[in-house]
Amino acid sequence: MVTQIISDDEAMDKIMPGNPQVKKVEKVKKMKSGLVPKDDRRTVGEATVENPRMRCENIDVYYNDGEKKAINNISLDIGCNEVIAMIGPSGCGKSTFLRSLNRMNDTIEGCRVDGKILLDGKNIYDKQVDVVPLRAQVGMVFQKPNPFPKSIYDNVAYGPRIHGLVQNKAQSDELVETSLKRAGLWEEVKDRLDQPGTGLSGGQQQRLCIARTIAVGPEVILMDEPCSALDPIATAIIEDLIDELRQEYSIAIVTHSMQQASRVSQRTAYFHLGDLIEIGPTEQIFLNPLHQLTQDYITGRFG
Ligand SMILES: Nc1ncnc2c1ncn2[C@@H]1O[C@H](COP(=O)(O)OP(=O)(O)OP(=O)(O)O)[C@@H](O)[C@H]1O
Repeated sequence: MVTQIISDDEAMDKIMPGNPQVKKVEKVKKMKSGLVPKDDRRTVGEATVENPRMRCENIDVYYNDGEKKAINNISLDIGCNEVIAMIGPSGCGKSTFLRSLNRMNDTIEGCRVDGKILLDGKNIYDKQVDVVPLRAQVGMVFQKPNPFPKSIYDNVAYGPRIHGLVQNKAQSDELVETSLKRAGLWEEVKDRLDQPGTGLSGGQQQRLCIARTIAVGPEVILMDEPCSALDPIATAIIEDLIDELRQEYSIAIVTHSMQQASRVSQRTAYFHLGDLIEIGPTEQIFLNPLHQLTQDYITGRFG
């Protein structure tokens, strides 16, 4: 718990270390705790990074043809080779925001996304953007492993084939092997590639889904509570894998587990009722949050 009393200037300096992208907290009300008060819903912390892979600018998301606003003016960057965790109480908009990063919200009738999301500098919401290659570039792994009702081999080979990434069987074989190796599954399945993917254990199925995502050459991998259906051993294997995958990809993960966020991520974003309340280095968010709402959540007083 932060207990020192600090001046407005000191608080500003701590909260907004010279970042023009994030709206400034002009006047931080002095509190005994030194934390930003609950009713101040402007983002605190460093939302931008130097070389972003993705940059989200002023994102609003609406459901039911505009009747319900689920995301309120969120700006944040996803860096190269980082894992960013998105945490917050149920219904705060984590999955909605995650889905806006590869236009999965387009598939929900009555859902609208306003604002800009730049992938390597290009707005993914531009009219001419084809969502099929976009969703290969920004792949997604879901809560429940969802392999296709096909063989292990075909689960991985299908995407590269339809995206024209392989020209013949030898290339396909090689890509299947590399992708399964990167997903840490090769040794367990190399002798039964022709068997159904649905016959694997839950943890293996999730790694198969990760291999399938990797096979089409993504830059960013979105993970929506990827371990919530898994036991602790399978969870630990996936968490180690996430750490390895960071060497090559940017990863955004929604998780309900604060332990998981602290184990796998370098930066953490705390959402609350559609607002991005605080973002910063994971250790700082968990050990020394700047906002009262973040503090309440991580100490179990909320959510
Ligand atoms: N398809 C939809 N149609 C209408 N409202 C929706 C839809 N999906 C989500 N919402 C609403 O948008 C808000 C944010 O939901 P979302 O699922 O993104 O939150 P979340 O933080 O991921 O929640 P959880 O942790 O429970 O998965 C909630 O109020 C939810 O009821």
